[in-house]
Amino acid sequence: MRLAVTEPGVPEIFHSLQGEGISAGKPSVFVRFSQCNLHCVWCDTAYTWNFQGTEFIHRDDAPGAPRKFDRAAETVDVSVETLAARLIEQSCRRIIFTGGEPLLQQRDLGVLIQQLKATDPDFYIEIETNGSIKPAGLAAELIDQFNVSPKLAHSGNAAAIRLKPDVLAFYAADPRANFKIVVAEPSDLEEVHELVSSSGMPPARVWLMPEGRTPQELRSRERWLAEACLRAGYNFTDRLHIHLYGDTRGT
Ligand SMILES: Nc1nc2[nH]cc(C(=O)O)c2c(=O)[nH]1
Ligand code: SF4
Ligand SMILES: [Mg+2]
Repeated sequence: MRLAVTEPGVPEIFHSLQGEGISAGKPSVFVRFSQCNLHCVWCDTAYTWNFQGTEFIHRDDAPGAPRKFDRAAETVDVSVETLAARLIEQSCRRIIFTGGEPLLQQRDLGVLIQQLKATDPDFYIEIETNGSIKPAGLAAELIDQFNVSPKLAHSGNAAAIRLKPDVLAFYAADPRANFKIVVAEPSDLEEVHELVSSSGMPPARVWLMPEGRTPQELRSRERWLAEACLRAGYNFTDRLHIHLYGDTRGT
């Protein structure tokens, strides 16, 4: 499996509090997968996909000097068996697979989860996904919680690649799925309401989250976003880990 790293050769596996969404505050072990099929301009983990030789645009680009990452230095290949052993030796049984987009590697992921649950049925598996890829097979069967984060126009991705109506309908119908939508401006809210209603997402399973990589950015958006959640019956989520640790790898 291809994982992101905290430093060259060291897979990004870390113990932290879930910072976002329905299980915010819960102690969890995170595993960060490399590679993404989307390329959000504000992505806080661009080191999982914005590699040298690509032409993706990102907010961290300097004029005329795009910020690109070295694919070899930023990734590490780990076997399913090795990763299973690493997770089994932890005392925490809540595992969060994130990325990047972990469902790009869902075949291996399904086998991994099968090994974990065969060893200890107490493993509880969350996945952070961008909602553009439908889970299948073992992954679809064994993941306990899907944290689905469909992207709005301000992500910079074309609508055709970020919004897959059949995939969003699949998640809307599955009670294991909850939705976490990143909002930057009050003008995004109309797009949120349209996405929620056209996809059939129950508002009680929708979380709105401010975009921001610093506590100041988050705070500047929280008041009006909280009010919008109250009006529409959505849930609000902060980004706890940004307040605790800042925008750093392995937290
Ligand atoms: N603490 C913590 N919580 C998180 N929830 C989702 C995360 C992600 O990067 O997907 C994340 C993360 O990177 N750290
Ligand atoms: S979908 Fe997530 S990981 Fe992929 S580019 Fe967007 S924010 Fe980053
Ligand atoms: Mg993150």
